[in-house]
Amino acid sequence: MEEAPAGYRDPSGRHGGLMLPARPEPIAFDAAATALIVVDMQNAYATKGGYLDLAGFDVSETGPVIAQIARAVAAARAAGIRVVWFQNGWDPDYVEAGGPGSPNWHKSNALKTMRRRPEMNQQLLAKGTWDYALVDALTPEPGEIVLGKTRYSGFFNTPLDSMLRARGIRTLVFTGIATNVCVESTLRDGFFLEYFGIVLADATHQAGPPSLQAGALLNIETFFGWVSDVASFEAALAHAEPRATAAE
Ligand SMILES: NC(=O)N/C=C\C(=O)O
Repeated sequence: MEEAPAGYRDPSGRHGGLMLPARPEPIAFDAAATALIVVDMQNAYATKGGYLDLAGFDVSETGPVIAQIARAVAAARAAGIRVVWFQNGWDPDYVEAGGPGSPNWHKSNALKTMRRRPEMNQQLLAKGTWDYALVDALTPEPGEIVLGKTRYSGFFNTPLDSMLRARGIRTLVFTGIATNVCVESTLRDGFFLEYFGIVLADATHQAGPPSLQAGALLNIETFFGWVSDVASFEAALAHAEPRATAAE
């Protein structure tokens, strides 16, 4: 990763003076115009017995990712950076998932798993279930934005864009699961909407083999955004002006 200038200060001051070491190059950001996005840290994606595990994906390495996200959330809150939480899923009857006329019905591994194992019906990614709930270790604070979504991108059919614009947000720092699916989809849609997208790599995890993590991160740093890590984010924020919490 290319080093940021000493002290992580943006000499131009144009971006609130903060610099984050990142690939392919350091990126300047303004804490007041930045949101930390926590993507789908639900039991479905991060806990044994959840959807990804039951569908055959390896979730054995998600524990450290949860811990890294907790660090990133704590650093963001301390700097007054808004935290936005996503939960992926549908109503218990899966009307929002779409029927056979929707590609989602054909490609969702949760829906496919339930068709294969009907005893799991209404358990995977259904609102109100343990599977849909955020993991115990990560809890939104009152006033933080918590959004449901029914497709991979957090911008699709959600109020995310208008909520960010109303708060002057221009930079999105991403954590969560899965890097190659909902994180990348949301970051890409943000790119098209003129948001600067940064992934904290060690606060994300892929769905599928490790090559998908590497591929998603390489794709992002090459075409859509920047890739950094939690320690660099914390260090950059250590230079932020103290601000009141930004939970509105
Ligand atoms: N949160 C995600 O990245 N989800 C990935 C797969 C799925 O929801 O089926």
